[in-house]
Amino acid sequence: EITKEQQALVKVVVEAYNRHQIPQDVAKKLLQDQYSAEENFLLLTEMATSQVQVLVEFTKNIPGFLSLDREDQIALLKGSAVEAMFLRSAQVFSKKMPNGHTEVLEERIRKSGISEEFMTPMFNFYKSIGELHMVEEEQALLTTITILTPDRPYVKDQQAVERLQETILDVLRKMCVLQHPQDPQYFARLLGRLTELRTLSHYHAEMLTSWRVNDHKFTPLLCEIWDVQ
Ligand SMILES: CC(C)c1onc(-c2c(Cl)cccc2Cl)c1COc1ccc(-c2ccc3c(C(=O)O)c[nH]c3c2)cc1
Repeated sequence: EITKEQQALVKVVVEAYNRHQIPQDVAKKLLQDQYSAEENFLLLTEMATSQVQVLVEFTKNIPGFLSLDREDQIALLKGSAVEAMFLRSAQVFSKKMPNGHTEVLEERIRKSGISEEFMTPMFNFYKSIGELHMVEEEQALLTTITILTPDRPYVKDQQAVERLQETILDVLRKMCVLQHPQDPQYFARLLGRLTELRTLSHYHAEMLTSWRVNDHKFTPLLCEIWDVQ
């Protein structure tokens, strides 16, 4: 059974997760009609920059996050941004976001200078997330668990992060049992996605390098969070 304070915790996280979304006018830009690789890259850069801003606002609402050491807060954001964006864009692909413009987003990602070798794992991940049919509480909590990963580079007080992450893991485990009684492995499968996210994060570092080799520019916020340029 989920305790009263665990219910309150979920409510805070889910409301923050739903409140902080990419603004409509930014998401709508995906619909404009230029489809060159350059245009696609620029649009995806704009989406990623907007998503990072949304992510920063969301993390401020994670109970206990703001009481962590300041530098550790930054280390957690830098270490989890790519994974959180894979999760968020995965929800767009599993048609959870009406204004996600799924087909257009896929088209632009496929034609933005990302090499084939990263496309397959990326779209396999999107498919595997879609097959989970996560409810919005599970999506919000899984993103929170990703952000609260203690062993990111440069995190000093890993214990403090671990304590926060365990609180979220406990309530997610209970929720999975309640939401998916017919599938006792569901919680384990959700956590398995986090392992897949780490692999994608490594691929992403290589994607960044190949973009930069071809002289693609990123925004100051993305340079900051991804330590590029
Ligand atoms: C710098 C650029 C080229 C880049 O580098 N790596 C990646 C990248 C890629 Cl290509 C795939 C996965 C992760 C990353 Cl960082 C990207 C593009 O990243 C994103 C990030 C986030 C969205 C995204 C989020 C939410 C919503 C949404 C809603 O919430 O309603 C509606 N539309 C959405 C779109 C799209 C693309």
